[in-house]
Amino acid sequence: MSPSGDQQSDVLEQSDYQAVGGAPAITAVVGRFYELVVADDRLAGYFEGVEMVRLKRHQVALVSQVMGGPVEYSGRDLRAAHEGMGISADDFAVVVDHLVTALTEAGVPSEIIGRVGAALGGTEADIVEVPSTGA
Ligand code: HEM
Repeated sequence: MSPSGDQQSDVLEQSDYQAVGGAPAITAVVGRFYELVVADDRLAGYFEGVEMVRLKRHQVALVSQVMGGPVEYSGRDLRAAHEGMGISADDFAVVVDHLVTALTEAGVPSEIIGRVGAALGGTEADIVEVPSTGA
């Protein structure tokens, strides 16, 4: 097979993880994501006293895994990790919004953002304890 043929199939078959630039890119996105989260008055209180280095490491692993990277999330079960925090559906939507912003700022294609959003958005039932007020 010609080298150019191989290259083309690599492009066609690469994971979302590879497409966005792998570990360095995802680490940067997650760093920006938590910058947005802790700067948000609606959310900052939840993260007081949380060891952010460990949290970022786990979030990088989770995002990498859902993007098809060679990484396995080994943090706590998401329901256990968020239990008792009283996270509302509105808080959850705001957090997902910040992740979408961080991905968008990094130039990640909207199709990939859609897949990441769907995968992580699917964790809502495990994380949210207080239904939306509709406000
Ligand atoms: C897309 C939705 C979310 C995902 C994928 C997610 C994911 C995670 C992950 C992977 C961890 C680390 C668990 C561990 O250390 O073992 C974590 C911890 C945490 N999450 Fe979330 N989370 C989400 C939404 C939220 C929301 C909406 C809030 C609050 C408004 C929140 C607050 C926290 C806090 C405070 C911790 C640290 C817990 C601790 O270390 O004691 N998360 N989350």
